[in-house]
Amino acid sequence: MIPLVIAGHGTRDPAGVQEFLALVDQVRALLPGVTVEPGSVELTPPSIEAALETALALSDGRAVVVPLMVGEGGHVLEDIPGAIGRAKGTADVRYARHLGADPRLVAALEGRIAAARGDWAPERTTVVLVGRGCSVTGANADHVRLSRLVQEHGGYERVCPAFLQVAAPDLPRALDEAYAMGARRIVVGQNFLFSGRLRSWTFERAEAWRARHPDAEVRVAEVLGPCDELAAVVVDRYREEESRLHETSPAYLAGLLLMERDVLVVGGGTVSARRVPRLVEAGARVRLVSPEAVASLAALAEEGTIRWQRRRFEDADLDGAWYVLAQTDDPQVNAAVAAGAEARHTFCVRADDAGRGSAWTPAVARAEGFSVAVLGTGSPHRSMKVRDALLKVLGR
Ligand SMILES: C[C@@]1(CC(=O)O)C2=NC(=C\c3[nH]c(c(CCC(=O)O)c3CC(=O)O)Cc3[nH]c(c(CC(=O)O)c3CCC(=O)O)/C=C3\N/C(=C\2)[C@@H](CCC(=O)O)[C@]3(C)CC(=O)O)/[C@H]1CCC(=O)O
Ligand SMILES: NC(=O)c1ccc[n+]([C@@H]2O[C@H](COP(=O)([O-])OP(=O)(O)OC[C@H]3O[C@@H](n4cnc5c(N)ncnc54)[C@H](O)[C@@H]3O)[C@@H](O)[C@H]2O)c1
Repeated sequence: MIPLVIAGHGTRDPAGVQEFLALVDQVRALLPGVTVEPGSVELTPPSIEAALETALALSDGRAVVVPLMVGEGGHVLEDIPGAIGRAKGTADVRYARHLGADPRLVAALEGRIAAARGDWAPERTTVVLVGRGCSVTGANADHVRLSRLVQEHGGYERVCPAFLQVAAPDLPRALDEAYAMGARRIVVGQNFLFSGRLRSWTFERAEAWRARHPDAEVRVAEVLGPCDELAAVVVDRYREEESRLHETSPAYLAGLLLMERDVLVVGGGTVSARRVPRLVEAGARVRLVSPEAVASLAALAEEGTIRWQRRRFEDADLDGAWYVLAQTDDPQVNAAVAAGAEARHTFCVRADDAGRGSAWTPAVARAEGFSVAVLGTGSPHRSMKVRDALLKVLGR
């Protein structure tokens, strides 16, 4: 399984750190078997570099990094890619899209605003939605767009964007403008993920403005916080990149005529037990290299149908083979087999890691003198189903 690094911002606020870690745990629960490591741009250890190094040490040199960032600012465009560049070495690290205005997040954010609004009718409520503000104009423009999405989602009279830093209008000015337009019931929404300085500033500045405007009512909404919607979007961002790591061009289908040709099978486990009989059927001279073998393979060796070299794989085993199957339970051994085959221009299946071999095994059946072979995109169960459906059509 390809590990995931969730790249957050980091904060001095212990509550914010706890919320981030709670979100990480929610993502872990949705991705059983996947290593999920938290890392931060600043303030909270571990750094993104350290998190990525941990993740890569546990994988075969691949990882996905998801930036836990609402907007596409400097952290997304520069800091996180910089950290990845420093940590990745020769590893294959995919960098996912930032969170953006995913509809689930818009709905969750609007939910926080609705909770603060309480009994006020949305069509008579003005929202001032605070974002961080950024030197990247596009990120500020995205915040303006988000404000419009929240307005239409919640049916608010108006949602005015505001910024805490760098960009205008700032929060007091946006509140002044809303007030000047007649707003007297105002919810301040926060487009922030977790507790931290930005949240504290928002509460302080909203409170200070309220004190100066006793004839207006102001309610402040909570930040998004760890929630199912956020966890689900992180998982989607991971899955998009993880599936790309598996992506290859469609296979070129050929029928191998293996009669009297040497085929090397490394590893004598259940996968080999399934595939070796097919190779034998095709007339191949099968050579099995494996310290141990399951009973069906041992029996084939015993009766002289295949040759079994009862030991660990060595590079020289590849000499003379037309086709190779790397099917041990040790990824390092399979990698060595695939590398040796690649060097000899010999096609090689890698049973544990489809994308790193040079051939795939289709789901097959023989029917009335022809063969049916179905090859998908690395989802063997789907291929098996299609094969079985085809056999039905063929009346078998
Ligand atoms: C069709 C079939 C042909 C055959 O084997 O003869 C076949 N796999 C079958 C069964 C099967 N495969 C797996 C399970 C157990 C797990 C489960 O239950 O989900 C079972 C079921 C079982 O074992 O019962 C897991 C698995 N498979 C691959 C990976 C590695 C990866 O994806 O990276 C992993 C994860 C390993 C791990 O986690 O470590 C990879 C490949 N398997 C392929 C073919 C190639 C794609 C063909 C396509 O997509 O069309 C490809 C890409 C390359 C290759 O190996 O050639 C055969 C049906 C035979 C029949 O007819 O009965
Ligand atoms: N592609 C598929 O269809 C598919 C299906 C299930 C599992 N898998 C993957 O394929 C791998 C093999 O699965 P399995 O169920 O056959 O495993 P298994 O545990 O049944 O068998 C592994 C075999 O490899 C042998 N082996 C170990 N080290 C070796 C070495 N250095 N040299 C030679 N042989 C060695 C063992 O003796 C054993 O016979 C698994 O790791 C799994 O990830 C793939």
